This record gives sequence, structure tokens and C-alpha cells, in this order.
Amino acid sequence: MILDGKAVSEKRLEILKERIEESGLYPRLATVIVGEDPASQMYVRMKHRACERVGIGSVGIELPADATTERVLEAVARLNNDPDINGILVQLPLPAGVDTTRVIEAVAPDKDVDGFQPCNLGRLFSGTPVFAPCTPQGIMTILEEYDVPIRGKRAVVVGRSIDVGRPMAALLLNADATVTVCHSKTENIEAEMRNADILVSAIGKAKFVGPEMVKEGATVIDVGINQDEQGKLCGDVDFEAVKDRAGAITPVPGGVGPMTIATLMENTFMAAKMRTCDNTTVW
Ligand SMILES: Nc1nc2c(c(=O)[nH]1)N[C@@H](CN(C=O)c1ccc(C(=O)N[C@@H](CCC(=O)O)C(=O)O)cc1)CN2
Repeated sequence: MILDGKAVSEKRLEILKERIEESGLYPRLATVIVGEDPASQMYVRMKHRACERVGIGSVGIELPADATTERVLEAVARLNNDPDINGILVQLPLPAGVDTTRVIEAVAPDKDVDGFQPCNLGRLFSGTPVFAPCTPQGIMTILEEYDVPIRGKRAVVVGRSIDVGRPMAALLLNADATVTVCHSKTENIEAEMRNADILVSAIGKAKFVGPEMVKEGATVIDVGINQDEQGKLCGDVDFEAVKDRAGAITPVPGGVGPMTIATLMENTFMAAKMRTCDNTTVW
């Protein structure tokens, strides 16, 4: 079975559009991009287009590649204090000269629709998430939409990044999976991966996952955004080689990527709703 993230994202965006209309709210997202990385520019454009589609206002802050950490922190502080902004997203990766940790930590937790701020990651790991990072939360939505069983299953997450691997492990654990996180120092990684009922690959190595690493019938989730030898977009999984062994698999493109953006829209609406509840939020 192909897990069609594009189709799921379309469905979720349509539902969200209706909910936003019914709410009478006009949520607003601010994006911050530093530098001119073409891929980051494309993702930010996609986010603004999605905002327009569902009825979320958006503003884009563009800073030059040589912006200092202080300059980026100033922009974030201004957005934190702007009562018209519900969600703030700092597009990653930031240029090498900018301290990513300081910038992420500076985002107000109740506007952190990316879910990377330590308060939000802490809540996620304590089992009481507010905003979960968009890519792993989008994967949970795909699993839910396709009724993939999680409780009691063995899940293996390959990659331990703050934006995908670690929060993915927390979300699967919160859903009662038995979770293993593998990384570059894991011994006998293939044996770990072959144990997985749900295998999530987020390592950024083109076609790294072959059929010999996949248990027959496993659900395989590919978070990779890589280029193959011909420069064509491909995932971490060798899709053609693995698809007949897997029980279910996400393609690249059209799998996890579109869900990242749909989830960002959902998080932004949630931020706007939380603000209107009592103007204090859970923080
Ligand atoms: N602040 C953030 N930065 C980054 C995040 C994030 O969640 N927050 N994730 C990635 C990039 N990303 C969104 O920012 C993203 C990546 C891919 C896609 C997507 O829909 N991809 C399409 C293919 C598009 C193409 O043609 O290249 C797909 O997979 O079908 C959306 C968003 C890193 N930075």
C-alpha cells in the first residue's frame, strides 16, 4: 500500500479551511528566512501559499545571509511581541554564522508552531504535547489516516535530529509503541531496522534503506529529501527495491513532505484558538 501523504494533506487542508471559516478567526503566521538557499525559499513560498489557501494571513521576514544572531533575535522578539501574529516559523537550516539554538529558544512557546522550542519539546517528551514538530506530527497523521496499528508495535526511528528523529520517537512512544532510535554510532543497525514493524528513516542519505533492512510487511516512512545520481529528488529509502517487501510505504515526493506543511497550518490555527480561549494559554 502506498501511503499517499499528498492526498492526506489535501484532505486535511480542506477540513482546516472549513474550520477556520466557521471559527471567525483570522490566524496569522510569520515566517523568518535568513539567506537565499533556493530549497528554503521554495518551502517558505509553499507555506505562504498554503496559508492563503486555508484562510491564514502570513507575513514573511527576509534577512540577508550575513545577518548576525542578534539581528535574527531582534526579528523574533518583534514577532513575539506583535499581538497580531499567532505563529512564528524560522526556516531551517540557518546560515552557519547564526546560532540556531539561541534563535529557536527565543521563539515564544505559545507562538512556536514549529514545535522546536524547548518548552514544547519538553511537553512532548513528558507526554503532554501542545505543538509537536510538523514533520513527525504529520507522519502520525498519515499513520492514523491509514489505520496503521501503533500500540505495542516495534517502531525504529533512524536519525536523532531535534526536528525529526527525537520528536518522532516521543510521538510514537506517546502512542504506546516500543521505540528504538538508531543513529550513526548504532552497532548492527541493519538488525535493529529489520526488527521494526514501523520503520522511520530520517538520516538524509539517498536510497540508504534497502530491502535487506526491512521486515516483510513493515510500514516504511521515508523522511529523506535527497538527490539521486541524476539530481532527481529521492528519499532515504530505495523505493522501487523496498515497495514489494513493505506492507505500506510513503513515496518521495508526495509522502511526508506535504504533511509537514498541512501540520504547520493546523498548528497555526491551534495557536490562534489558544490565544482567544482566555488570552493566557497553557504557558
Ligand atoms: N522551520 C522549519 N524548517 C524546516 C522544516 C520544518 O518543518 N520547519 N522542514 C524541512 C523543510 N520543509 C519545510 O520547511 C519541507 C520539506 C519538504 C516539503 C515538501 O512538500 N516536499 C515535496 C517535494 C517538493 C519538491 O519538489 O522538492 C514532497 O516531499 O512531496 C515541504 C516542506 C527543513 N526545514
